[in-house]
Amino acid sequence: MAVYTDITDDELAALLADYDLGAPLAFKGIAEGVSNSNFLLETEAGRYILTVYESRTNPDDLPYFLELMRWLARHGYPSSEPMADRQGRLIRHVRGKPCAITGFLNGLSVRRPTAAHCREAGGGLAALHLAGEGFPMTRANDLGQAAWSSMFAGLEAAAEDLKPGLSRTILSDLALLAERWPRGLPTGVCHADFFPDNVFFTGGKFSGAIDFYFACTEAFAYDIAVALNAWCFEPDGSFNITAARQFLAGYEAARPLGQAERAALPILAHGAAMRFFLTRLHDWGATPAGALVKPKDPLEYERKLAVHRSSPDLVLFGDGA
Ligand SMILES: Nc1ncnc2c1ncn2[C@@H]1O[C@H](COP(=O)(O)OP(=O)(O)O)[C@@H](O)[C@H]1O
Ligand SMILES: N[C@@H](CCOP(=O)(O)O)C(=O)O
Repeated sequence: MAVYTDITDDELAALLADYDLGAPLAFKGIAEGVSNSNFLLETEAGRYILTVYESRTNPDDLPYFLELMRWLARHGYPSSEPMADRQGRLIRHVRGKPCAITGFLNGLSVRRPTAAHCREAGGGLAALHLAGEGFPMTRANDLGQAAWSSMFAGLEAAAEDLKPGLSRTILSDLALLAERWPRGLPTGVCHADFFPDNVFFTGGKFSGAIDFYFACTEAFAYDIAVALNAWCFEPDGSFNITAARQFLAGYEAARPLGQAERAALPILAHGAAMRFFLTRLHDWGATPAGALVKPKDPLEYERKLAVHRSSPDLVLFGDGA
């Protein structure tokens, strides 16, 4: 989250007039996140998050995201439920942009996850994959492997600015990923952005997940690979095998991996690092002036790419086990 769009008191009052949430008591922009504008909204009925969807989110995808959040919340998964207005609409508009009000989820994210947090988060991701079973809508992963070459087209100069020679390395990675990308793995509802800032804990226990705005129908093992990259690297760039073991143990306690899923983790982790490198590289030069947002560092993911390139078995604890 971030704040790209300001909302006046009158605009908020006009929006809330269509809901049964009472009058606003407090309203504040939230600086975390990078994709959409988020506001903490307190009304006479309780605490909510108002999200204004910005350019990264395709309005055509909103029914999938919001119906998924509703499904998960109603199938026992700790996530926030979208609020319908009096006419049953989940999606409204403010300042010409789509928006939605969702329930506030208690809990805190952790900046420096421990191995114990990783185990809990692994369990939380498996629970999501299980809770998504039966969700009737589908959404292709528009940031998946098939999209990466076109995402990089036009960003070669930006890559060279970051690090001379990087453009050639990325092109060679893209070719390798295209050749080796696994097919036919079990798929279902994936979060696709299960980073520590999107996962909440209460008393050290997993207590919920937010930010389903990249959710899609994908290989479950790809979702795990995204998370291993996000949770198990140390600030010095090294991969924490203990944290990864714990993440997978927490995951497998609820949903054991098949042999093909496990064997695919190294290439999936390499690809998952590519996906976040590419979106970060794009955003690095494209953040609007004056927005309350801190773009994420593409070099962090360039370093993760380098780790997977040079030690492909690392996410299997370096021994192919
Ligand atoms: N349902 C929620 N309950 C509590 N806090 C939330 C909720 N949704 C978002 N937030 C807060 O807003 C911040 C940004 O939300 P997020 O969905 O990650 O935005 P973005 O889509 O821009 O990444 C989170 O870090 C959290 O502090
Ligand atoms: N997790 C992504 C950026 C999107 O972050 P969000 O949680 O703010 O939507 C990254 O680290 O590149």
